[in-house]
Amino acid sequence: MEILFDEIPSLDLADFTTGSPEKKAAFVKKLGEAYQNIGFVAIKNHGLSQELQDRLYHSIKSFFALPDEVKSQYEKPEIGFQRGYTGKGKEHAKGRNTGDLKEFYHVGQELANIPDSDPVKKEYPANLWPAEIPEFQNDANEAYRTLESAGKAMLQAIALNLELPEDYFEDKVAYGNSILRQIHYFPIENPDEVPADAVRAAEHGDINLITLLMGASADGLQVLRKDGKWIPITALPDQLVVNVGDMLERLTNKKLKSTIHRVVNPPKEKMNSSRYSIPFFMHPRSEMDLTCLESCISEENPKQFTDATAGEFLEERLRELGLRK
Ligand SMILES: O=C(O)CCC(=O)C(=O)O
Ligand SMILES: [Fe+2]
Repeated sequence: MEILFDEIPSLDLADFTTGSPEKKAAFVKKLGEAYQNIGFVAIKNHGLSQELQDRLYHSIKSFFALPDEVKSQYEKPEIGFQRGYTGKGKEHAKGRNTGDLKEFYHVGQELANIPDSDPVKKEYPANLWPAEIPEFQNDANEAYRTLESAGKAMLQAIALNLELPEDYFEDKVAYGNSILRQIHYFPIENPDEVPADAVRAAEHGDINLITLLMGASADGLQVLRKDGKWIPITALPDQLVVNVGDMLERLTNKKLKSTIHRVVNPPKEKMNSSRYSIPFFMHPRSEMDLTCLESCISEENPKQFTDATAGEFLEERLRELGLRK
């Protein structure tokens, strides 16, 4: 019988990064058990300070409070909304038409940090920085770098759990196409005005390798357990929630689970309140081969996915989300 978790397991990333060999091995084992089951963990000692998180939340609250006409100056459909602002209701989960009740702002690799010799420098669009919130640029870039480092450590642990070399992902995520997404689930004054089936974030799996999520400003995030029960995620303020995305699920032929999750609406009387959250979607470089690892294919678990690169898979998924034509 496989375990059914009532909450997502909590781990200490310091056990992996600076712990004894025993602690490091125990971290890898527990992480593997969680990712082969519920697909989510909460980690502490990830390196992202509370002060930085507070500053970032402060900035994004100021940004989203700007009038829609100002925010839409930072909206770029021609780059598939991969940088800057995406307006209310534009994104919908795969397989749905009703847009989610959210607006968001994307930050990618800061091009100035990428060596000129690296071809991704020409591939990625430049970041857009809102002139109205000057402090946002430094704070978002610092959070991006810190989350990228924490994500690299998590990927080292994942590699060891898959019996790959610890540095297996290193060159694949170097200057990877990761995105820091600041989300505002906006207040709704009159709940009868939105489509009856509209939700803050409809159920979905994340596209990327792994997602690192900063503590949100309100409840609502839930994961779908194997028995069909929705489990609320209650991370502590000092924890990041880190989950497996579809790219890692593909690479591991579903050994590691990209678990479906959603953000539910608050009760009707609280629909007029905001919720903010900041996920970091850790993507590899677009040339990464997501062909299922031989070691994850067996007679009991035959190959479940066609071969694709990360870039090809991302394009397909962005179209399904309504962000690319
Ligand atoms: O807002 C949250 O807590 C999670 C958001 C999420 O799942 C996503 O943007 O992929
Ligand atoms: Fe998600």
